Amino acid sequence: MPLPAMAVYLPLHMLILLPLLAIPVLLLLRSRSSASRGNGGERLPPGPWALPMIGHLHHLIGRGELPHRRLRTLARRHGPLMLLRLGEVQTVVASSAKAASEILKTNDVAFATRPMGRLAQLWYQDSGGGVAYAPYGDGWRQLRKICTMELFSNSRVASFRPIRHAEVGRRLRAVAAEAGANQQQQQQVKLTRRIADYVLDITVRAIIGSREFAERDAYIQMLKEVPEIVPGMGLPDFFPSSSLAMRVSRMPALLARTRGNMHRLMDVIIKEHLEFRAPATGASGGEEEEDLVDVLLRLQKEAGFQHPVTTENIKFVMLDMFNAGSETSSTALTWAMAELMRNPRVRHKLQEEIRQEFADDGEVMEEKLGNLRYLHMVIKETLRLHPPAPLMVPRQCRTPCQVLGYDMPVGLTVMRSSCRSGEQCDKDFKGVDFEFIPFGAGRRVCPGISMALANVELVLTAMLFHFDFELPMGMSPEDMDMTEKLGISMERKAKLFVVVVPRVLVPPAVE
Ligand code: HEM
Repeated sequence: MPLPAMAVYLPLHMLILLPLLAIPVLLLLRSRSSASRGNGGERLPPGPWALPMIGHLHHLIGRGELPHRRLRTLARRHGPLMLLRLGEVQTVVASSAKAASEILKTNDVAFATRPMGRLAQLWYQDSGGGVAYAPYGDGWRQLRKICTMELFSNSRVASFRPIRHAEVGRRLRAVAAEAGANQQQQQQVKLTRRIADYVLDITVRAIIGSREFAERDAYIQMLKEVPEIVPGMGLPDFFPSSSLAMRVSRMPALLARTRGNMHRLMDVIIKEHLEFRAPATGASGGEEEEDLVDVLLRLQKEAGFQHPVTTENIKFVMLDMFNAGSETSSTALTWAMAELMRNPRVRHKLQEEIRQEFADDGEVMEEKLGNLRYLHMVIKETLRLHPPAPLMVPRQCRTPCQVLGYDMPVGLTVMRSSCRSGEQCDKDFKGVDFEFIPFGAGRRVCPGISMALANVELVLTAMLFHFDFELPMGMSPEDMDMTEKLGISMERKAKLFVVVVPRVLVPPAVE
């Protein structure tokens, strides 16, 4: 039907409504064109179409894809540097090696800080925080130095070897008992649960030691709750200027409650540590290996720091170590086991390597793990396929600079996607080669890489040495559900259940 004829028959109220309907379209076009020019005339990266108010948030939800996958799909269309407005927050997403290298190497200092949203401010208040979310500056630099020189140094990681061996032994015996008890019925072992418990226990023992204390269970419960409320992705973070966002979100109240509980429990732990180590008490605390709280308290007493290490700093560093190190490591381990179950050929090849190496020892010795070339390839490939922190931890632009020829204004939030598609890669994965950076890179690269690898390698190797694994009856590798779950780290959605067949006797516990 010709258009003019239709116009004649438009009802009167439609004529009134048309200009109103045009407003969102005009706003939409306006926000689309402004994506390539900043308010100060800067040349900003391109991005998809935006809606008034929410900006690009609608691009990240729905459509059956998790946000990091969705961002990758969008980046294929809009380029390796893409500008998004998440509510009020201008965000650039970098998704090529060149973009990552320009951000994390060429302009490392400019991007060395983290965005501090409304919820993060509420969580940290004026404490100066820990390491992971602290703003770039002398305070962060000092705590970071303590992390690299003291908390996660190779010798410190090695000092936790007895804890790892003890906890791995405990898990092996539990799995053997479960498998032995159920061999007739081919009962399945809940591997996801066992892995998460193992990582939790070694992390807690490394941080606060192995001594029993009255509120240990409450402390562990609090640690499990904190990742749920770690600031960054709540409504008030997307709309920092909106008091309504603060009022309707349940996060501020939850955060305040958890913060109070966290301080109370941390105070108990610190007090117990001080009493245990105090020479005046006559306790023989000095003979026991230092845990990470001991190290922090010792450093707090030592003179020579430009900034005093406050008790608040110690509490938030303790939390950082748990938040940054626990779920990421158990996620990596679960994906490694899931991939091995899906690829029996790789699993058998890895078991052959492991069983040859430890045939004479009868058990896995951590000091010999460096000889296992194929094991390291499997772990690397797992991190490539399933990076536990697919969008890393965001950075923020501190000083104006350029990336891929685009202007980066101060305050811009930067997310880097660590997902790289393509063939198996033989690149470095510790922040040198920007093709593949599951631990980030530059000044704020993960300081816990050695700790993470030690935690993951030992238990994986020991399980594959002592046991054979099969999928539950009737399930083939192709049936395995490899769906990811949205969370702080990118966990596997389905729980991993396997049938365990003991092969090499697990040594008994040493008292
Ligand atoms: C597979 C395990 C792990 C993965 C994939 C991982 C990944 C990451 C990533 C992507 C970052 C952000 C880096 C950046 O901004 O460039 C990070 C930061 C950090 N990680 Fe890890 N991490 C893991 C394990 C650990 C462990 C075991 C610890 C310590 C117990 C740890 C402590 C930290 C800390 C403290 C930061 C903040 C550093 C800073 O802002 O200066 N991580 N990690």
